[in-house]
Amino acid sequence: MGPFIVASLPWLILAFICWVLAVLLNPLARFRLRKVPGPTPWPLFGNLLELSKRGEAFALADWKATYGNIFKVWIGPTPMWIVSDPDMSSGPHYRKLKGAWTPLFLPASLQNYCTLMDGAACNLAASLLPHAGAAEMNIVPAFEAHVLQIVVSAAFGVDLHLQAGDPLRTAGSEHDKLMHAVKDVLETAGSAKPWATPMILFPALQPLFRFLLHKFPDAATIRLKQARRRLSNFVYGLIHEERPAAAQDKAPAMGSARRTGVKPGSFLSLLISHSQHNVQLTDEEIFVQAYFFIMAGFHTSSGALSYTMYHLAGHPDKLKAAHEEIDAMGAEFKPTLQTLGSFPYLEACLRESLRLLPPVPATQRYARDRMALGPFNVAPGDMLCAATYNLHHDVGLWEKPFDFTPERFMDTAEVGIKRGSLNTFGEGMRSCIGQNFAIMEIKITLIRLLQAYTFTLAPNQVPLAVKARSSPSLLSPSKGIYINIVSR
Ligand code: HEM
Repeated sequence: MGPFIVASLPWLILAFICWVLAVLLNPLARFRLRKVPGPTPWPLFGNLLELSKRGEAFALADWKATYGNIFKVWIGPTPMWIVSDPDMSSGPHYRKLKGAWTPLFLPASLQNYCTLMDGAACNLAASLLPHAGAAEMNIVPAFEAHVLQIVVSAAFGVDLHLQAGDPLRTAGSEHDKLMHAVKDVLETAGSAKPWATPMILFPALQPLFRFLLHKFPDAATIRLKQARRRLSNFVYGLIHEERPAAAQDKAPAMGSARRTGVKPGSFLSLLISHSQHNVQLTDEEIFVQAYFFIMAGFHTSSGALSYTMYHLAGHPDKLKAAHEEIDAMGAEFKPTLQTLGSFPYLEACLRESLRLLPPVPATQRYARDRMALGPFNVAPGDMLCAATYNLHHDVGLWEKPFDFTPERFMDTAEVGIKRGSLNTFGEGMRSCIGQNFAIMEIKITLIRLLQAYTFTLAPNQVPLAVKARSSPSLLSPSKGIYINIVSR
């Protein structure tokens, strides 16, 4: 702890200086420091732009259509331009990368992933058996291992054997090391760092920060660099192996046998074949996309799964309704892409849970042009933040916003969802490309778990303790989620 404080001290001082400068020099930053009225359980984003206020929520869609196109994700000491680019949604670079992502979320690919997800969900259900009837269990680590298993398999086509009880899980193996690298990247890149806030608030100083970080890396940055090196060696190895094979296949069939280590149908294999046959992507672009796939798909989906379980376990009547919907399909039911639509109530529980605890509690954009936004004058380059959490709890938009009421997401709901009142997956051109993947993954997992068990929430967890992780911003359970599991 001591060395950590000493190592962090220069950054804290620099952060403070930047904060003061940002407040003094930037009119929008001054606003950012104002407390947003409303229920905001974390300090940073609650103090950002209050776009969630009633009225402005409706302006959100138009505002995004006009100005919303930069989504700069900054990870570690080097900036990473992911599916984004300075030339934004209309730019050729963005279109090129988005074109490479799109095949992954077409029905043929989703069908392929459905099998992968169902296998993982069955393993997860089996791994919970020793906990059934035993003491309460923190489900967050188990759900994280489960989702990581799925995203890594989907991204690279490699089974890392992450789930508890997997007989092929071997400590010290290459896969084990890779798994630790992925976890290190996720933990260190996603955890709050003293320099992250001033970097976000004061983008003009980013080159200075990067230079300082490069010269005087802190412990987290060193760990992140090592993990990224291991991960990049692994991924570049796969790319080099796969490229010649992909060049020979005109159109590699989903599920067809391939000579190399990259499984057909994995995101990596789709990217490589897209790169061979459509638009040329460099090895680095392919690596960054695969890396981002894991970054974007891990904490978001594991959070969404954990929160839905939290809400179901805390509301026995809703859990009963979800159980009934699943039981109606028969004891031997096996989820498929085609049958997933038969669970409207379960999906409503998921969507309501995402409203109450959005894993991405805010989305950001940099303004391209000067504009007046409500009472604020926004200058080009200012970062604007749509405070999703506040939006989702606005009493003017939602009836009893703190209640878990999945029924409001059923088709039969009398009061429809007002336009602009949900920002779970973002809106417009830059909205979440992986949302169908995530919804499918969570529904399949819940179906398998609810087929086998019933759940109750352990005491003293309402409201749930959550924390915001920075860069990228995420809402995570800060003390776990404890559940009692009983076999059905
Ligand atoms: C419940 C799970 C998820 C949630 C809540 C979520 C939420 C979001 C949000 C809020 C954004 C930003 C939208 C905006 O700025 O307007 C986003 C972007 C993105 N997400 Fe997700 N996401 C989830 C799962 C996934 C998964 C599983 C993947 C990939 C496998 C993924 C890939 C992406 C990508 C690539 C972007 C950037 C899109 C672009 O810039 O065009 N997400 N997501």
